[in-house]
Amino acid sequence: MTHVETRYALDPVSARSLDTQGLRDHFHVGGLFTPGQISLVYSHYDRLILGSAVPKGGSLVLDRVAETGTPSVLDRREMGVLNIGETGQISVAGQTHAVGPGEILYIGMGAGPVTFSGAGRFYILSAPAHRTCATTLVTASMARRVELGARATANERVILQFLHPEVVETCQLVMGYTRFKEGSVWNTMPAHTHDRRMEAYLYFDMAPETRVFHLMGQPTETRHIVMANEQAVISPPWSIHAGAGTGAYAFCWAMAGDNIDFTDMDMVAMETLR
Ligand SMILES: O=C[C@H](O)[C@@H](O)CC(=O)C(=O)O
Ligand SMILES: [Zn+2]
Repeated sequence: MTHVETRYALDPVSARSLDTQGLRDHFHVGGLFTPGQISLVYSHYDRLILGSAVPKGGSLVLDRVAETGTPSVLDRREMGVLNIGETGQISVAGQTHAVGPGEILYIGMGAGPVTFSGAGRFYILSAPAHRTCATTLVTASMARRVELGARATANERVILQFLHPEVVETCQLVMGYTRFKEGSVWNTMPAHTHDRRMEAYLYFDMAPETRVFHLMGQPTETRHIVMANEQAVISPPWSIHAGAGTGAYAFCWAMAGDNIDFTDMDMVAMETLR
């Protein structure tokens, strides 16, 4: 019922030599959101776990994950769960939270097993934690809104920051999602890196035929990974993470690492990109 795959961390020089399939094997995450299943990827970049739970009206329990070496997955971890489906429930530590579309439940360290139920399509993120912060349901109206980009540069969008120090306390996780104005298709360009934190993207709300060309790699060694709806991609700390879509899309971003300062980015000058 819980399927876990390990992805090891790669250095930027090794990553340069990968072909398309090699890049996908290391960084692209397909096969998520399988109904009736919990699917997880355990990444060695900052030990972020990303994955999905689709209870499909039944219920799914996330408890022991052998890769963490603890009796229950949250014994030394925190978790953020975004619902990209219809309203569903997450029961944890004796409490049931109704999580609506576009809402994120933060679950603090030590909360015990997590039960997913109802019509939710849950996107799961988890990072190691050192203390317990309060389990909190964060709605879209609680999220911090950052509007940026412009129509002329096809990147007019709003960044909704849910797990952010000004919204809810966490140890490592910083998380939210970005939505676009119609016709804007570029995310995170001009690009940036943050060697202090890794990042993961989930592309969602896409038509079946839409593709996002996700850009990765060191600024002077860029590569692309073609993404379809509800696929995720791991962004190493040394990599840019940006993309352009052939149609409308949204994406959930999440970070773990050395700080929780969203604005701590090393911007890449356009003339640097290769
Ligand atoms: O470090 C921050 C992350 O890359 C994302 O938040 C960027 C993003 O959502 C965007 O530009 O739309
Ligand atoms: Zn970033």
